[in-house]
Amino acid sequence: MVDAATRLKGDPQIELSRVNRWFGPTHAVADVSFRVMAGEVFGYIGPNGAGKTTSMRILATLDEPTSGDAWVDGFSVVEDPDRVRSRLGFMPDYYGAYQNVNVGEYLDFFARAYGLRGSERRHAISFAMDFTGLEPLRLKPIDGLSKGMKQRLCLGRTMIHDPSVMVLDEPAAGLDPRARIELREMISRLADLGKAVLISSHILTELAEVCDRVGIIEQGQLLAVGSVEEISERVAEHQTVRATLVGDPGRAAAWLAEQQGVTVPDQRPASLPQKAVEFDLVGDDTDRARLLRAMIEAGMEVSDFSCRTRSLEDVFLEVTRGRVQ
Ligand SMILES: Nc1ncnc2c1ncn2[C@@H]1O[C@H](COP(=O)(O)OP(=O)(O)OP(=O)(O)O)[C@@H](O)[C@H]1O
Repeated sequence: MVDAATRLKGDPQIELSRVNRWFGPTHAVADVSFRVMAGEVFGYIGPNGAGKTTSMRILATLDEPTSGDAWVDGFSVVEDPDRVRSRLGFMPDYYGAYQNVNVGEYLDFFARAYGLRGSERRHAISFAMDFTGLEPLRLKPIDGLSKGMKQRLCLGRTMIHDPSVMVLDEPAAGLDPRARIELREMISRLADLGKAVLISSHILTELAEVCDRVGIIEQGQLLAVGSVEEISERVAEHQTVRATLVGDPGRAAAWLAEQQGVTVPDQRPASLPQKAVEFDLVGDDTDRARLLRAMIEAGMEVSDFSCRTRSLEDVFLEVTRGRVQ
């Protein structure tokens, strides 16, 4: 297995450009753009209701964007959905119940549905079984499989037509730790085969090791894209601080602008109360406490001093701790 960082990346296989999807008043996907390259694993991370499934359904041609477009292997989901379907494998976050069907029959059904015939079909089925380690269970009825084995079967079904793009919605949900590790290994091997893999989760740590890059999404908006390290650094180092003053906030803004690690934006946010000043601070909680003390010592009357809630930090912390279930 090739390490995520050293995998060779190819052309963009998935591209979303300014995709919007409204459901009545709900802006489920808000102007989302990103690309996933061949051989890359991209983690789509956000809390429940963030818009992950909706974006994935659009990619899988199960839904259409209200505006914007997305391309799979260069084909538009709006203009060319048939070509997209033949190049994409979508694993939803649920799978139907099938009774009296065994593992081999299940894969055979999907291979036939994709129009695979004769030796091509046999080869596709045996490749999917080898890849997922299901060969020994070929004759086992699928309703008797464990959750982990069912998930493998779903993955096998999703790759049966050898798509260049795999879109997996919450594949790790409900798996035990061992099954999660095995899933991560399989995802990594899919990328080694040159496939572009988009996987969603509301828990970053579930996917961090296997993803080359992640996109953090909340309320339909993509808040950040980058490696987990890049995003962690952004979150850890920067704080947006709001200070409210009894006296003139202009004087405080001028004083703050002189301090190390502080950036006061040129434009005051329109929503900022008149007595407040808001600024970016590079540093941790100790640096913030030190700055407050210095302000008071410099004669400013600070009536409130707080770190403003920032969506990226919030979402990042939530998904990092796996708190949102
Ligand atoms: N068919 C629909 N009709 C109306 N609203 C919808 C529909 N599908 C999704 N939504 C809304 O769009 C928003 C995004 O939902 P979506 O399922 O894409 O989020 P998600 O990130 O996949 O969350 P989850 O992890 O819970 O699946 C939510 O507010 C949801 O209620």
